[in-house]
Amino acid sequence: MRLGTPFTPNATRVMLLGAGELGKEVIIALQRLGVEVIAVDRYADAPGHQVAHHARVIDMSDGAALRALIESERPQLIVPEIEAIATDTLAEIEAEGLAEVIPTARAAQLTMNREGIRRLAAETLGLPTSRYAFADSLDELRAACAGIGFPCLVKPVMSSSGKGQSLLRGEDDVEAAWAYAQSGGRVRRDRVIVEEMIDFEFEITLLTVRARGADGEIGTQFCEPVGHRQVSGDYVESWQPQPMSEAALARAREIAAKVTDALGGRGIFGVELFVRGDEVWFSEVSPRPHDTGLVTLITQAQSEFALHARAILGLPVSTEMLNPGASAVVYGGMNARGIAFEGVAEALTVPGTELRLFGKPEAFERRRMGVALARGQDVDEARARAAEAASRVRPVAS
Ligand SMILES: Nc1ncnc2c1ncn2[C@@H]1O[C@H](COP(=O)(O)OP(=O)(O)OP(=O)(O)O)[C@@H](O)[C@H]1O
Ligand SMILES: NCC(=O)N[C@@H]1O[C@H](COP(=O)([O-])[O-])[C@@H](O)[C@H]1O
Ligand SMILES: [Mg+2]
Repeated sequence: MRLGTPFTPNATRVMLLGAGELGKEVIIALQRLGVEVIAVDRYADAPGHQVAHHARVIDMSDGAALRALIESERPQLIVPEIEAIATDTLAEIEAEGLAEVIPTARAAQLTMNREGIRRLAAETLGLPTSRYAFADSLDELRAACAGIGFPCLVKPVMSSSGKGQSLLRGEDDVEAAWAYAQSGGRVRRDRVIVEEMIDFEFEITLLTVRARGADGEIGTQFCEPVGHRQVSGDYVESWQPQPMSEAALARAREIAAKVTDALGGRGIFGVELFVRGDEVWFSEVSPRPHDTGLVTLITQAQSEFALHARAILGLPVSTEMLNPGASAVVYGGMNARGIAFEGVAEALTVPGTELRLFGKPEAFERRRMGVALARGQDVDEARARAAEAASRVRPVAS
């Protein structure tokens, strides 16, 4: 941008496809920049619906319904917030010039299916990944597991947040893993991926932002690495920065740059990587804010949500980290509708903490209902504070 050029965001009307906890923060960030937002989700009163200008409920995997909504609302930008979307319809809409898809319709198509992104990363880009194979039946799965060896992981190709995912120790686990994958995928009779289990030391999300620089060209910037702990494929706590060797960090950035360059467009990407010593493996990538990146709400000058909003609007970004911090998840702990929270005051007496209680209208035992955020002098202090604060908050039926 030339000095003296006014900021003119390239969109004034944006549609979020998915309005959960991550979308809600993107919506707030967009609204702070003067943008009108239409929030879409599969159910009423989703977190993002509660703050957007307009709230819409549709089945986003129904291409005809999605097209009808886009044609009637006419957003300039379409921002996917979940994976389970009729991405072929998004590709058509992008090709027709009806709206711009963030980061690109192709990125949404490739990442909604583990096969697409895995083949791009491993086979086209030559990035290091776990060994893998695909299977469409129990018999094929037996053969695939035998080829990869045990322990291994089985995941539906279309799933997220660990749904339908199993760790297999031996042949006796194959049948149960197949049945669980069929119940946990987004589509019945789903294809599965078998992955070699990587014996990593720690795993990170390298938040990578593609944004227009002062010269008008798209450039890549990296946030400090976010470390995290997952249970049953779902994140429980995250922290920033994750200490790692210079060599591993350089390798992680190189991998993240390659994969995000290949996906293209503007916005934030959560590049998931496994690390052992100086060795780094690519796992997967979200072409959108990442759940483990909620920690950036308390660590960075511009959170991953603010970075996404700025990048997609063509505005300048900074990935500067201000202080170490951590996030810890607050779960539903029960199945109930109409949720309130107890222990909020007790949680906020822990020094350096904040809460994000998402406002989901219904709780499930393992549904993420909020996060505690904490800053600290170092990551250990921040993690202890976030975990303590999260443990003091209890969802209750109101
Ligand atoms: N090949 C592997 N080797 C070792 N651990 C793995 C492997 N694949 C997955 N995991 C573990 O399971 C977690 C979840 O896996 P993955 O990211 O593929 O699932 P997901 O359903 O896409 O989750 P999300 O949508 O939350 O990112 C990883 O963060 C890691 O802890
Ligand atoms: N790992 C992906 C992820 O964290 N996605 C986030 O969870 C929401 C769905 O939550 P729900 O299943 O509780 O409705 C999504 O809308 C998104 O914000
Ligand atoms: Mg993941």
